[in-house]
Amino acid sequence: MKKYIMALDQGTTSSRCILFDKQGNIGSMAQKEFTQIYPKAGWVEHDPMDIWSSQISVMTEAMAKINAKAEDVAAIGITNQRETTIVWDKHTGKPVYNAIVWQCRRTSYIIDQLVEAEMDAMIREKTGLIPDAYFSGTKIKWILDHVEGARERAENGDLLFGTVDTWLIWNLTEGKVFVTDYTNASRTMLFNIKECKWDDDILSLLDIPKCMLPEVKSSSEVYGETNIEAIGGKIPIAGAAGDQQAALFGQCCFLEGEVKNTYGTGCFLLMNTGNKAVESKNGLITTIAASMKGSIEYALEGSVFVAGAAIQWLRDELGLIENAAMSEKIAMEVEDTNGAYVVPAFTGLGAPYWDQYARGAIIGLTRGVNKNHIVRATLESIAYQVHDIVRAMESDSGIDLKHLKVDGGASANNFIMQFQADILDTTVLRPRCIETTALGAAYLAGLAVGYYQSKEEIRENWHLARSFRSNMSEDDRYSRIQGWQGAVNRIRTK
Ligand SMILES: Nc1ncnc2c1ncn2[C@@H]1O[C@H](COP(=O)(O)OP(=O)(O)O)[C@@H](O)[C@H]1O
Ligand SMILES: O=P(O)(O)OC[C@H](O)CO
Repeated sequence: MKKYIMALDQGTTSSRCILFDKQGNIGSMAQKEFTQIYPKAGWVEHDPMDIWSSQISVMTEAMAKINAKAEDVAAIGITNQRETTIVWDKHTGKPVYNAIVWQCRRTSYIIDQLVEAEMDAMIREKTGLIPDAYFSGTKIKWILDHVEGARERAENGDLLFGTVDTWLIWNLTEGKVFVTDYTNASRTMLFNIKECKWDDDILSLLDIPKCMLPEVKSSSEVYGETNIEAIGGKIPIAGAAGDQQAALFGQCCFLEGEVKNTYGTGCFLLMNTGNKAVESKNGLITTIAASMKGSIEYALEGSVFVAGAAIQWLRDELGLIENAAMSEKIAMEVEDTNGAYVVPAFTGLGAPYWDQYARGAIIGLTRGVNKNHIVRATLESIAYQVHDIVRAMESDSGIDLKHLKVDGGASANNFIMQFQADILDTTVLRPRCIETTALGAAYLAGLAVGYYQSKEEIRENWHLARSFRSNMSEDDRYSRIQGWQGAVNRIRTK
């Protein structure tokens, strides 16, 4: 038995590599932040070469830390920020434009045109998504429309499109393997989630040549093997899933009705709905969950665009904190927010509002509001946004959520977790390993190569570290939520 499974977790703000042992313990980890590019208000880009080089460097660093060799690693699982769109030349491997990041709003006008042409219902029906600039489809169209010669080269078969999983696999195999998995495909707004194929009608509506799209595979199978010198040998690449679906798997939410919420750059609540593609009546989206070969599973998802990113805003733009962890102590120095609410709709509002043009606000300011209140209101805003999607999820599923399994960078914040439990009147369960996204990718790869035999075996690895129980009166909860909803209504444009 090999010692480790490797997870490559390519997130919005950093690239990570974790080597897990069979029990899901972290044997070694390396992480590297990379540059966020904001060319204009509401636009967000990454340099695809930065994504690739940071991922390779953490891979070699994590191995070197424990002196692991390629032969110690049973397989690699890949997980990634979803929707982020990369188009590159298949002959040179050079991107034709920066990666357009999921948060980027530049294609809102294309969505408006689709809605005006009354195409939104058809897109929703086929893809499970509420048409929005968030998804990859309009981002690809934008690149083909704006980069000189790109459309012609794409039509000639010279350009390839990939989400970050595809880009990494293509580079790890030196251009030999061009694939994505069902979870990532389901975030493009080009994939028919019921028929499980690229949808010709939507491709022609957006004028995207099919020849630039990758082959779609399950989330747990061997796609190929690494072909790069840096890691000193070949390792099978045996799993891939978008980060939120990977986290659902890593939290062992294998059964219908099981739910997790991840607090990263954004917040993403997913409920496993088994083999049923449930359509939401409350502003959630239907997506494909990490699925084994031959069986497609689905999930309902509530996507909040700005969560941990608001804490980075407190640090980088307002200078109110030196680091994210400090926000916990500062928030607890005051008893409440003194009536202030922060609505961090920096890139519009996601679920359940889907308002592309809404922008953030601080509401309820009086002379006594100080910086601690603003920090606290920013942390509370994360829990309020999650509250809104939990209520939508409960209403869609008919399930009353008594527990919420959490993970992701900002789930380390005890203030947010306690406030979350209070505002939801639900018990929040934080596992020992909050690197659940990476763990999910490791499990998917491990199942494909026989490192793990079954999901039941994997479930044994889930351990509770701390639970947070509600400690707020019903009246208090009610009035705070009313205040939040008033603040959200002030910034909505529709
Ligand atoms: N102790 C903390 N309190 C609050 N937020 C935190 C804390 N630690 C990290 N974060 C936030 O978590 C986010 C990073 O989490 P991570 O799961 O790595 O996200 P991603 O995969 O989106 O890059 C950052 O936005 C950061 O501000
Ligand atoms: O990088 P994260 O963890 O914020 O996740 C981003 C999501 O996949 C976007 O849909």
